[in-house]
Amino acid sequence: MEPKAYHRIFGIVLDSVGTGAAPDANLFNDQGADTLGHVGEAYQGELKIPNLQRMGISNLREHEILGVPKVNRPLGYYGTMQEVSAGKDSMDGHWEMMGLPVTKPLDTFPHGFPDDLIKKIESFSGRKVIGNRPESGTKIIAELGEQQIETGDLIVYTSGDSVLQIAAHEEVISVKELYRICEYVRSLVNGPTYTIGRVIARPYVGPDKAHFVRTANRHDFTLAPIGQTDLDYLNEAGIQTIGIGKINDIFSGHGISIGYHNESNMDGMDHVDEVMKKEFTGFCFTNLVDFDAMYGHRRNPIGFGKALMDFDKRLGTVLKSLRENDLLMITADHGNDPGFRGTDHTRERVPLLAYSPSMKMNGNLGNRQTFADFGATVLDNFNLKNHAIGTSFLEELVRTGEVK
Ligand SMILES: O=P(O)(O)O[C@H]1O[C@H](CO)[C@@H](O)[C@H]1O
Ligand SMILES: [Mn+2]
Ligand SMILES: [Mn+2]
Repeated sequence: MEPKAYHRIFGIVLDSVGTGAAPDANLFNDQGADTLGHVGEAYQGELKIPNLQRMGISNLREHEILGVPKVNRPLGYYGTMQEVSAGKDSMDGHWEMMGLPVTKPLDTFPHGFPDDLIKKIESFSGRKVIGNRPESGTKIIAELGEQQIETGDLIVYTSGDSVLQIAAHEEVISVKELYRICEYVRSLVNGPTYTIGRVIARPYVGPDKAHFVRTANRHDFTLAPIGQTDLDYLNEAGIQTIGIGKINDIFSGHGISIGYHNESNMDGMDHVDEVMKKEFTGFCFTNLVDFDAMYGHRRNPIGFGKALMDFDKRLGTVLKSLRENDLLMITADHGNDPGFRGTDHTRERVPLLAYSPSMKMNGNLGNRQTFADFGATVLDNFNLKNHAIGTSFLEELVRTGEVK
C-alpha cells in the first residue's frame, strides 16, 4: 500500500536534549531543569545553531534559548512532547516514542545491588565485585580503575536509572568477556525478582587514573520490549525499519531490519547521510548519544553546546538532501541538564521538530501529551493501525492553505 504522505521518515533522537521541566518534574525532584535553556546561558549568547533555529527550536519554548532568537517563519512544524512513562531513562523514552510506555517503574538500587545478585555475578565471572553503588561512570573508574588493573576485579555501579553497569579495562577484562558477563547478568534481571532496564558494558582504556577514557565498545543489554512496539508493526507490514546508534540495543533488535552501530555523533550522522542516499520506503530511527554520555552526565554545558553546534552543521546537509516526499523529525528521549545538580537524567519536556520539503505551511504542534504521538504519526503515514496510545499529527503536517 502507498504511504499516505511520506515515503521515508527520518527520526533523529538527540539523546537527553530536553527543553524544560516537565509538569511532573517534582516527582523526580527535577523542578527547574532546562537542558537547552541552561546550555544557552552557559554560552552567554554565543550558542549558534542556525538550522535548529530555522526549524523552530526556540519557537517551541516559552523563553527562547539565549543567542537563538525565535524565527518568524519556521521551516515546518514545531512543538514539545511530555512523557507518561514511570522513568526518565533512554529505554522509557524510546519505547514510549514507539507506543510502549513503561507504566510500572523498573527497579532502581540507590543503596547498591543486593548480595544474592552480586554473589551470582562473582561466581559466574570468577571475579570479585567492587564499587556497587550509584556513581558517575567516569568518577568510579578514576577511583577504582587502578585497583581493577591490579586485581582484575569487576567494577559494578548504577545511577538513578534502572541500570546495572559494569566498567572494565579492556586490557584486563577483554570486551568479549565483559559482554559475556553482561549477557549473564541480563538473564538474571528480566524479572520477576529483579527487573532492570539495562545492563551496560562500559569498557575503558588508559594507563592510569588521569588518562582513563571510555571506548565506543559500550554496549547496552536492554530488557526485551514487554510487548509489540510500532517498530514491530512497521516491520511486520514489510516497511523498512533502520536503526542507527543505540536504537538496536534499546529495542533488543526487535522490529529492526538493519542496525548500524555509532562510534560517535558524527559517525551517526555519517550513517544518516549514507542511508539518505538509499532507495527505500520506511522509517530510519537514529539516536545520537554523545550529548548524554559525554556532556549531560558529566555536567559539562560547554561540551554539550559544542556538540549541539556540531550536530547543527550536519543538520544543514540533511536539510539539503531531503527529498520532496521525505519527512524529518527531531526529538529527544529525556533531559540531562548540564547546569543541574547531580549527574542523572532530568524529567523534561522534549522538542519536536518536523520538516519536509513538501510542506505547504508551518505551525505549532502544541505540547503533545505523550512521546507516543511520534510513533503514532509514523504508523499513520504508512497506513497502519495504532494499537496503543498516541495521537498522530500527520494531518497537521500535510495541511495546505494560504502560502506561508
Ligand atoms: O555516569 P555514566 O557511567 O555515564 O552513566 C550514565 O549512563 C547511564 C545510561 O545512560 C545512565 O543511567 C547514567 O548513569
Ligand atoms: Mn537517553
Ligand atoms: Mn544517560
